Amino acid sequence: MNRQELIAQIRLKKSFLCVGLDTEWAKIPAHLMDAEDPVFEFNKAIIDATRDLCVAYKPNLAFYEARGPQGWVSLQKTVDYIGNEHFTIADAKRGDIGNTSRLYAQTFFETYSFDSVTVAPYMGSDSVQPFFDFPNKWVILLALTSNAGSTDFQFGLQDQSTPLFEKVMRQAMTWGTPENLMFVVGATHPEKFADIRKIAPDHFLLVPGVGAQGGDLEALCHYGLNEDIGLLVNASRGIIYAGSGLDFATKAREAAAELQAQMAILLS
Ligand SMILES: O=C(O)c1cc(=O)[nH]c(=O)n1[C@@H]1O[C@H](COP(=O)(O)O)[C@@H](O)[C@H]1O
Repeated sequence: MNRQELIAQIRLKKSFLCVGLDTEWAKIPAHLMDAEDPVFEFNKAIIDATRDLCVAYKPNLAFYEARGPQGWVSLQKTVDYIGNEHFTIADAKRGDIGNTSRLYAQTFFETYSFDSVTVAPYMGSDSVQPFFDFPNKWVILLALTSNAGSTDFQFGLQDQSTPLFEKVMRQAMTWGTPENLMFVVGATHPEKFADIRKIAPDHFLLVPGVGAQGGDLEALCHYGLNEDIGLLVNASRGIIYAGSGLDFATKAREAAAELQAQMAILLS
């Protein structure tokens, strides 16, 4: 999905919601456990319940890889089931020497047909470049993450005047464009969105951390929204585990609908 198509979907649905498919075996409702593939049955129900309310889905690879080959099968079925009308994010946080990154890119862009993959910038340009070599695909680069440890390195060490996340963003903007590069910025840093938008006024930002991690949608939108909306806000646990019983999909829909309704107001 390209930038114009993504923006069109957001305007059509009045939603910049990304549903995170962080499907944990231990949290799958008991009534699904007899299915041949409980992970896929769970994801399928969540996707059916939220399709019209969100524009993106983000399976986090950890939850699939942990289950070995069966996890990869569940992932493949999930991506196929999502289809082409939603933006898909492989949350894999990859990045390695060039020839290895090329195969990570091939894995997620060709073998699994994702639109985008999350990439760690730490190894520098030649570790990120191979992901840009795939036309019509996106790199989502970690910039300022949502976790408490983001203060360890990303704000810069004491002898550095420019925060590391800013250096990462400025450098990466020479590698990619707003058509193929997004940045991860955590919802837990709402005060940073004004600075972030000065650095990258046009790029889309993938914003995790709303819901379970306590980020506030309205606060981050205040500076985060741009003329093309420019935000994908992810919620995983807050949606997919809103309920745990027979009605888990209905509860997930209610949680997603609440966020979408707030987004519709913020877009109006
Ligand atoms: O790259 C990510 O998606 C990501 C970056 C970040 O800074 N913080 C963060 O929470 N994430 C991911 O976003 C999701 C957040 O999940 P919830 O806290 O359950 O909504 C998880 O899949 C995280 O791995």
